[in-house]
Amino acid sequence: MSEQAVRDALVKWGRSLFERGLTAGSSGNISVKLDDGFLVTPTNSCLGFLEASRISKLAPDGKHVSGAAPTKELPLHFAFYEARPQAKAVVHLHSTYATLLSCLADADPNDAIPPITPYVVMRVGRVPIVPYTKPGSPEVAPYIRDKAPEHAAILLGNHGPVVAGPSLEAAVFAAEELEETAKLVILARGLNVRHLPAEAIADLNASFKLK
Ligand SMILES: O=C(CO)COP(=O)(O)O
Ligand SMILES: [Zn+2]
Repeated sequence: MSEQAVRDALVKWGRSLFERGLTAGSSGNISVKLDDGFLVTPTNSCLGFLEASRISKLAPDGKHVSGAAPTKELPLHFAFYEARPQAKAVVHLHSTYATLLSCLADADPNDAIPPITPYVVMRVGRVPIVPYTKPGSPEVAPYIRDKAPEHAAILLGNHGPVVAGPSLEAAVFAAEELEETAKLVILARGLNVRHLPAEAIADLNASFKLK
């Protein structure tokens, strides 16, 4: 994929996520790893109105090369790329239900999303919650480096979801699946929900290996 095609894909997916209400205002940020560095959404930009030519380009060491000033969440994104070499894109949103789940005092910090449907097992896997840190703070990095080798999706405590994928499209799909499953989990609170049996989860994991 050419750099221009990646820029156009960032505009397309940013608009799509924003128009479907998956992150509001200037919240959320997206990065994509290139052969010669990274493309990242500018800080304080609305994902619905990105401009391809203003997207920030960074060198492989994270130095700003061109475009508008990058997202303040670079420590979050770089911690994922460091700990998860197969990651080619990282999507951070403030999507409503996943964010609500990140705020619940009784959510399981090791397993916030129970395996209730096959797609959450296939696309998202087990989701931990890391402790709250200030948006943009480098203090998030050790928490992410600790979890990212085993987890493609993480909830930032009292903040929202962050998901890595082997492509921009895969990371967006996983973020959407995480949001939809968080919605089911919240709506099902108090109901007697059946979880997938362990054998079904093992079969899904063997058939659709998460990257
Ligand atoms: O979601 C955000 C912070 O967590 C948005 O920050 P940026 O505007 O710097 O990308
Ligand atoms: Zn955020």
